[in-house]
Amino acid sequence: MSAPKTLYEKIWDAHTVRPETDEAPAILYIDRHLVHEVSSPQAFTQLRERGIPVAHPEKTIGVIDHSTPTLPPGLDGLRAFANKRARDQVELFLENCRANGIGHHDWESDQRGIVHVMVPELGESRPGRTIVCGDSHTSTHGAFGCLSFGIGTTEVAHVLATQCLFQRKSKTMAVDTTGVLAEGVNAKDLALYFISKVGTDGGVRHVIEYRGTAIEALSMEGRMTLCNMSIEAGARSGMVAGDQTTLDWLRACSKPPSDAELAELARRLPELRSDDEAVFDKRVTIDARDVPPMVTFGTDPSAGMGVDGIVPLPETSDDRKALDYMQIEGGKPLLGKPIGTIFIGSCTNSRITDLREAAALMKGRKVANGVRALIVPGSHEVRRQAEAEGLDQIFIEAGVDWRIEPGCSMCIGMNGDVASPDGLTLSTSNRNFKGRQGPGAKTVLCGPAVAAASAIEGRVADPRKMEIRS
Ligand SMILES: CC(C)[C@H](C(=O)O)[C@@H](O)C(=O)O
Ligand code: SF4
Repeated sequence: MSAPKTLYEKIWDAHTVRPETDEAPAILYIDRHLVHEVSSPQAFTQLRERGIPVAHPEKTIGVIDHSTPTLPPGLDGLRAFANKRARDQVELFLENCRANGIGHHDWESDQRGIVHVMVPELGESRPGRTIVCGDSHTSTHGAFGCLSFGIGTTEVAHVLATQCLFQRKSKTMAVDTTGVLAEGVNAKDLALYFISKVGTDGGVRHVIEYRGTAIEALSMEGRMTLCNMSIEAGARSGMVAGDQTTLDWLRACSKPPSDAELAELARRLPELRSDDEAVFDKRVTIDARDVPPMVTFGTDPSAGMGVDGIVPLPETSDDRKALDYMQIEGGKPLLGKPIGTIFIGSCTNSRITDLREAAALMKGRKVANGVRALIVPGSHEVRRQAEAEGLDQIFIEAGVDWRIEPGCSMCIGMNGDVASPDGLTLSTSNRNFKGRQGPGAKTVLCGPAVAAASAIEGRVADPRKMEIRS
């Protein structure tokens, strides 16, 4: 009998071209390489200058998402790029993909979207695979039981040239859950709750595997939200072992694997999970029944609490600086504090289940006067589904600025969709760093339900107190 292994170790071993030694990192084979316009230009330049071709263009997927406008082209047919830099970046990227024979999703693609939303829809994020991208939130794909993580630009060049990557093995961390999330509490709340417990360095040098009853009960969308946020706990990646939910999602996605591939995946699934006796370097246990709808009050994702909680008094000068920046007072509730903006979108929470959750609360109601509400679907696929269900109409009637071109948008503001510095911005994205969503923007991270309820109330609101109108 071979020694028991974690899922991470199994995928690692199956992709090791040369094992790690004290002197040198391992060489890992990469099944899928995702490239976007922000982190790839220097990598393509390096290859071009050295005359090296892309080794496996058919295993590389190109996407434009960060700098892309979310409004459709004007009557003149022109797209409203934020600036020349954004336009040049997108154009150069598309040229690089074409020159290297890389299949890519440009304006013509009806599958375009945020890389971590649309690649799963292509059926490409599958149990047992290795996936990398020059983007920290690549951990999202781990929701499908694959090993996926972000890499730097030099590594992007390396993977383009060789389809392999130098890597040191990570430690393993199990997050074991008991119970299930309460009604009105979602995967984002679980992620923020977990990060508030372990801190932004709780997962450093580890790959997290989320397990247990609460995870098994989550939809694929919820698992993606959770794995997405792993990086905010400092982890290399997050993963959830594939199960029937995974297979059903893959079978129903817009470009499903073939029947033969699905059958093969089903056959391999019992092996593609951590062995019962596998030893993790670190373990954390969470009772999912303890998780409330969450909000952050500081300027890092670990500064979180229940939406009806009291903001802790600052203990350090950094705490004080964070609260000063946020214009939030320690020792007081956040509930009821007036807000300026809400944003529902990003690779964390722009999927159909997120939009359904927001629409259920916004139906037949209006966004409060003076609040700007921006909702951006994560992909064209999500947009089409939302339109088919009439969610776009619910949003528009509520007074939401509903966008029809998917992209990262106000998560990072690179495309010109920036949050106002006036008032709090309740955002379903993943980072609340100072100025991340625009100069002076004060981000309160939360799930779609808290964002939607707050938009209606014009104040930080508890979605559990709002009646759902069906
Ligand atoms: C621009 C990109 C490289 C960056 C990342 O790596 O995550 C961005 O997606 C982010 O969320 O900050
Ligand atoms: S949506 Fe935000 S977090 Fe996700 S890839 Fe885009 S910028 Fe990064």
